[in-house]
Amino acid sequence: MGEKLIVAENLTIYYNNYKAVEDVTFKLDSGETLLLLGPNGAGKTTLLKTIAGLHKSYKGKLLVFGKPPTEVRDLISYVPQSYSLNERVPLKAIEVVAMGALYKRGLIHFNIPKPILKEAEEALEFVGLGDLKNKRFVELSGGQKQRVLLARALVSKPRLLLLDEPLSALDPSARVEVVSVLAKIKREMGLTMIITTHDPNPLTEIGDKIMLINKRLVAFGTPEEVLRDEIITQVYGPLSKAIKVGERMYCFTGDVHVHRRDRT
Ligand SMILES: Nc1ncnc2c1ncn2[C@@H]1O[C@H](COP(=O)(O)OP(=O)(O)OP(=O)(O)O)[C@@H](O)[C@H]1O
Repeated sequence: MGEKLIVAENLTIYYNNYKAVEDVTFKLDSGETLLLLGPNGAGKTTLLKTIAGLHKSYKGKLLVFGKPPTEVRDLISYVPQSYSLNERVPLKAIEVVAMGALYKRGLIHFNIPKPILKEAEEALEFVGLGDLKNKRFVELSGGQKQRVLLARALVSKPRLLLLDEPLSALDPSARVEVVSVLAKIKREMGLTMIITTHDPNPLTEIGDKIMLINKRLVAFGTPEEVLRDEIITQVYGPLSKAIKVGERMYCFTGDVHVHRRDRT
């Protein structure tokens, strides 16, 4: 692993005077996948948006590619929480993907230029949906929609991919489908990723590091270092449990998976 891609030191993030994330320090290497774990309201989305350069009210040090996040937005793709999957967009899958490239280049076209359509087609093929490029986005399954959104995030050729709860709205078979695309992104593109999740279990195969936050940093390290009873019980209570099966860690938190739709 090479350069430090993200450096955060004593990072505190605000909504007006309210501290949503407090005094967080960590570093992430280039090429690593970080699972950002914590209960409802822990500050996961807030931290992700701040790294994406979309939320600017913070104190402390935060460098992404050695610069403040707002200066490197072109290198970052951010996929918001999955309730956006339900938007009634009247677009074909390929148009949804092409929008990712157009948006990043500050272009809004009704006739999408051919080179961009080609890039969008390649991205759709990468996520295994080349055959469905002309299908309407709203008609796709949950797993297919999430894969289209991944293709859209990839089409601008980012060096950092930030995914907010990419599995939360999906049934178990769709989760498997999306995790296998995430594993392919890691394997074939070597992209650095941060993935927020309530439930790390489907993702521990691709997570190099886990950060557990509850407003403050509770733990940061490899899955084996973080998914330990004495750590997770601090956040999820005495009934939570970490278990190792083969080479993989699993974590049972008893956390209620509330999918909140009441905020932006
Ligand atoms: N736009 C906002 N204005 C004010 N407070 C906010 C805003 N967004 C989030 N918060 C507050 O900041 C805290 C952290 O919220 P955040 O959404 O980052 O948590 P989260 O870990 O992503 O939660 P969840 O798992 O429920 O999505 C919460 O107390 C939340 O109420």
